[in-house]
Amino acid sequence: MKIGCPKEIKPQEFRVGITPNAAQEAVGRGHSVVIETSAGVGSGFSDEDYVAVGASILGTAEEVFATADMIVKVKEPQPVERKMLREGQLLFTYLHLAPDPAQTKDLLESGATCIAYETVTDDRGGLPLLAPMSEVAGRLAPQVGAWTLQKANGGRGVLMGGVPGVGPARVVVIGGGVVGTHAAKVAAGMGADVTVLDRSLPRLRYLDDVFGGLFKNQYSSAGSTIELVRQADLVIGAVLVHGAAAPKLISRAQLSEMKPGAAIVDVAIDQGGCFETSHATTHQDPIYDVDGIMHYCVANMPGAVARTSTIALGNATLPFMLALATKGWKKACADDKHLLNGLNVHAGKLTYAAVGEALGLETVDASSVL
Ligand SMILES: NC(=O)C1=CN([C@@H]2O[C@H](COP(=O)(O)OP(=O)(O)OC[C@H]3O[C@@H](n4cnc5c(N)ncnc54)[C@H](O)[C@@H]3O)[C@@H](O)[C@H]2O)C=CC1
Ligand SMILES: CC(=O)C(=O)O
Ligand SMILES: [Mg+2]
Repeated sequence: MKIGCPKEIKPQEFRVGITPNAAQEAVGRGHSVVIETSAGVGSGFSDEDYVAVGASILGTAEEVFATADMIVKVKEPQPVERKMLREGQLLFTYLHLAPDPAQTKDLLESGATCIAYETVTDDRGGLPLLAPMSEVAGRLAPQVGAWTLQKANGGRGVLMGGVPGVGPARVVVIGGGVVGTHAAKVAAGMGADVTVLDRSLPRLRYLDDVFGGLFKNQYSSAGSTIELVRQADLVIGAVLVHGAAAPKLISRAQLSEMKPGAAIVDVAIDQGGCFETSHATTHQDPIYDVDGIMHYCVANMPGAVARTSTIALGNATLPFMLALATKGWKKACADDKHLLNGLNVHAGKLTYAAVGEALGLETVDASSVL
């Protein structure tokens, strides 16, 4: 199969969908790999690194899209990229369709087959292609939250770990999955007073068993959430209902109950965010103020540490990319129900129920298009 990887064009997105190591594995199995020139530079990979393992370099994204049977990316295709997709082409990348009607419409109209990293599953109920970026975003969240809390950024001027004689910042993490656990570990490591909320009792038991001494946990109800959020210096939004729009857990009216200058890092923004007042921002202009509460809502946080993120993502996507290239998407999905769970769009049909529910669109069962 011809596998193509264009350069990412989302603002300040320095990741790349295929690493030289992944390209080498694909070439070694008889596939051809085309990379847009300088696609890897932001992650520290030169064109020569790709050529050295047998990939070819093309000058423009147009050429990559025109040549490839499968496009492998990182971020959801931007409008100009969506125009380049064609019927029968395979797209393998993050999509986050539930909060994005415009992208969903374009992908349906393209006639392409689109597999979303974030809904591919594993045997343990996890999301193996979201997990590496959730680990990164989770570990980044306290770092950007600490920065947002600084006075010059509009924050309340509280240091995460405090100092001798002055207490630490209070950090509340809503959602104790991959993002939430990594965020809590780092925030606790910075010396903050951390509480994680989740509505899954098995997850709370796990957090208690493993991290009991490091941070607290509490069952997430409307009442417990607002009670903790009122006292917080920093709130990290980390909930997920697989593939669906994020539930709104804090309303605009409830913001006024927070401490002036408190900070929100809404990592769940790529699924629409879990605060009513969240809207997506970019690395260029990451924060904004609503009623004196500073919001950080960057939807591609891992792009800030592109080298770490590209390698971590490439490690996770490689076996799936190879299966798709070697078997073709139909057989690869028929052989692996977890990869089939990644199928969101095929030939003008929406194949992921939670996206259809969020957008009020008709869906068909993914297995019916195999
Ligand atoms: N902004 C960014 O750059 C990035 C965003 N993300 C996003 O972060 C979000 C979280 O991802 P993961 O941690 O991997 O998901 P996960 O599935 O590992 O964890 C989500 C947790 O939220 C909990 N939850 C669901 N509804 C809840 C509620 N009402 N109250 C409290 N907890 C609730 C679940 O029980 C689960 O433990 C996703 O939307 C993901 O797409 C991930 C990576 C990067
Ligand atoms: C998961 C995601 O949206 C990202 O890594 O940008
Ligand atoms: Mg994102």
